[in-house]
Amino acid sequence: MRLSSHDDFTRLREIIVGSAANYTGHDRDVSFELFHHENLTGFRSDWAYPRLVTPTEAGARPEQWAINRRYAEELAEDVEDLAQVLAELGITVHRPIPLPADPAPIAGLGWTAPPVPALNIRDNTLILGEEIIETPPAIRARYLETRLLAQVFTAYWQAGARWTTMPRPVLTDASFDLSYARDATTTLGGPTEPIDDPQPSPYDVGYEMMLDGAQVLRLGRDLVVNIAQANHARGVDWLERHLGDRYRIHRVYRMADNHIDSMLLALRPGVFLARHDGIRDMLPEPLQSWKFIVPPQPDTGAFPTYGDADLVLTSPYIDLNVLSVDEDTVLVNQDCTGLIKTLEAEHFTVVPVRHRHRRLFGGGFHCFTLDTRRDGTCEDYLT
Ligand SMILES: NC(=[NH2+])NCCC[C@H](N)C(=O)O
Repeated sequence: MRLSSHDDFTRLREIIVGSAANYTGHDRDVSFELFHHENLTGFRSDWAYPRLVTPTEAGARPEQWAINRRYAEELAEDVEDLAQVLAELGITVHRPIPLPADPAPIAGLGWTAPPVPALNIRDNTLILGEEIIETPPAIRARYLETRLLAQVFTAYWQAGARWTTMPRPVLTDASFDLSYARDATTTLGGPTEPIDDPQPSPYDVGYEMMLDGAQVLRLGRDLVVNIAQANHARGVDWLERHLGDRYRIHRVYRMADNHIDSMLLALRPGVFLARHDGIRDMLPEPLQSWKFIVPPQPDTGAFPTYGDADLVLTSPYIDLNVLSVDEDTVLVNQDCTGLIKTLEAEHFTVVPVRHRHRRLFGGGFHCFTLDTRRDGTCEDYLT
């Protein structure tokens, strides 16, 4: 259980695979709406936003958006299959505590929310070499998600890893910088509602640090970090002060609304998988000369057909969210044939893996996982 992971592409030895157990709903409070703002489409209606809804039954939580039971069951099947595929590739696989059925709600100062399973575990933790860094969550329902990983993190800590938690936000309405959500040029899907009236709270502390591990591209001693608003900027400032001169942090502005692992992933030194070539200009100069593999536009026929009751949380580019086993071998969604052909034409070995409902649950194979040991070191890939 030695923790050591500095990148997304050197030989993978150990990994944590998330859990989809009991993923029954999304809690559509202001923190959820802001985080998923860019991909939420077609729900411009009062009932889509809790503050405009009068609970119909005593105690009913209007924010709760039920997930189709069959989709949740199929997701769980696919996540267990992913864990099996990785184990069969000789990789040691760890798992979080599965969320129990009907869990008690969690609470912060002035809010409550139903917890969600530790599925997209890339989001709330950053592994930098021998250090576990729990990142400050932006969604209230995910506030305690990393506690489901505490058993695994403790084992790595007992084996010598460092274990750090970034300052935990209070997450009152006023904690959130709304500038990205209000900026019409960034909202692809159309806002669910103009979020213009944050409710005051006695716990207000102003804009807080909020930064997900999936906003960080790890390249040995270089970290490319996406910033879309002030919450992210404060998180990166903390990270830079914490890391000191051990790492070089490269800030990029609005490469995405938050996560960049369906925008840009390094497949090996000198080679990126990218959503589009325009990303090149956002990167530090030494990375602009790397090869960019840009697959064909997503085939919308490669996704299940969903109805109005199904909340689509990602773009159709989600299948760029691949997981590398080593610098030549990549796990790819089996339904994304354009990407598979593109990578094979570039002489990568593709391992096709089933993952049906990646647009409903916010992530792909990179999101579902947290690599904890790879062969790479804190290399300088930029010189
Ligand atoms: N670590 C993650 N959960 N990444 C998922 C990013 C999905 C991205 N927002 C998209 O719509 O394509």
